[in-house]
Amino acid sequence: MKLTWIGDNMKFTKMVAAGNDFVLYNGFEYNINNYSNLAIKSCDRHFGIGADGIMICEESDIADIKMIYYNSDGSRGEMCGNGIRCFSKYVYENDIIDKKIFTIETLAGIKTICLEINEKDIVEIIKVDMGKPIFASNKIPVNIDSNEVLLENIVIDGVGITFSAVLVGVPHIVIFVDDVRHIDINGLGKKLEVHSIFPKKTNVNFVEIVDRNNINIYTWERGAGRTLGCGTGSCAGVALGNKLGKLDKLVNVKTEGGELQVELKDNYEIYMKGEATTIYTGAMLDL
Ligand SMILES: N[C@@H](CCC[C@H](N)C(=O)O)C(=O)O
Repeated sequence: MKLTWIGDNMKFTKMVAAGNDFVLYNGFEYNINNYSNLAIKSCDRHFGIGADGIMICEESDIADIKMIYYNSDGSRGEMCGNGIRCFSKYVYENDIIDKKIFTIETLAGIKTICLEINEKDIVEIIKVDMGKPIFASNKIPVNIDSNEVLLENIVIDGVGITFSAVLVGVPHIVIFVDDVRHIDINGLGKKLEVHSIFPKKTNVNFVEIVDRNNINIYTWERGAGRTLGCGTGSCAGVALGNKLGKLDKLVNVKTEGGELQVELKDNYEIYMKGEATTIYTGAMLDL
């Protein structure tokens, strides 16, 4: 029987992937009536647990399990790349899923997961079939006259910025820069996220190309602000970098908080591979 969540003693697991941190809840154990509120309270770094977002597992009619994702500001995200790696490890190691290859329903479609497990039955690497990137401007969406958003210009505080855009489950823009460490990520990210050209807002990624197989990426996330990593953002950087002829199809991505690998198949299907770590488990005493 499920417990109805009334705010006390709700068990959670804190996890991180590439510096992107999350709180995970078991939706099979609790009836959670307000995910948005739970996200805001859980993610608060002073009065809560502290995280970039939350995930809840629930039963799915169309896949092995459903992942519900909310950003730290309480908004729903259709998909989360670093999050889905944490989620996959969580459901396997907590015996909610007993397969090494399984499917997860998200608001951005069904994703297939492949786990690499060690001899102690601990998940070491999680590989995710992220699906194909969508470049059509009306689907991302970006309010612009051209069909795709490649190297377009936008002016922020009188300064011209060249950006490209893609939908990888959630909307992303990518700005290629010479050195990510010399960019005002927070100042620009905050303004670009809510610019009227992006009707559903956008995630903002600054990408420095080291060579054709290595990038550094700093991200400002829609609904979460500056994070130390973004999985879908990493896929966006590689997909756009390859489309613009700057990157090969297998790329090591360094975020501010970690690393992952993105591979584009010949049909442009994106595979994302990387680790996820459980930091601690606990119970919220007063939400
Ligand atoms: N951190 C994520 C993306 C989470 C969702 C995003 N902030 C949005 O709502 O667009 C990732 O690793 O992909």
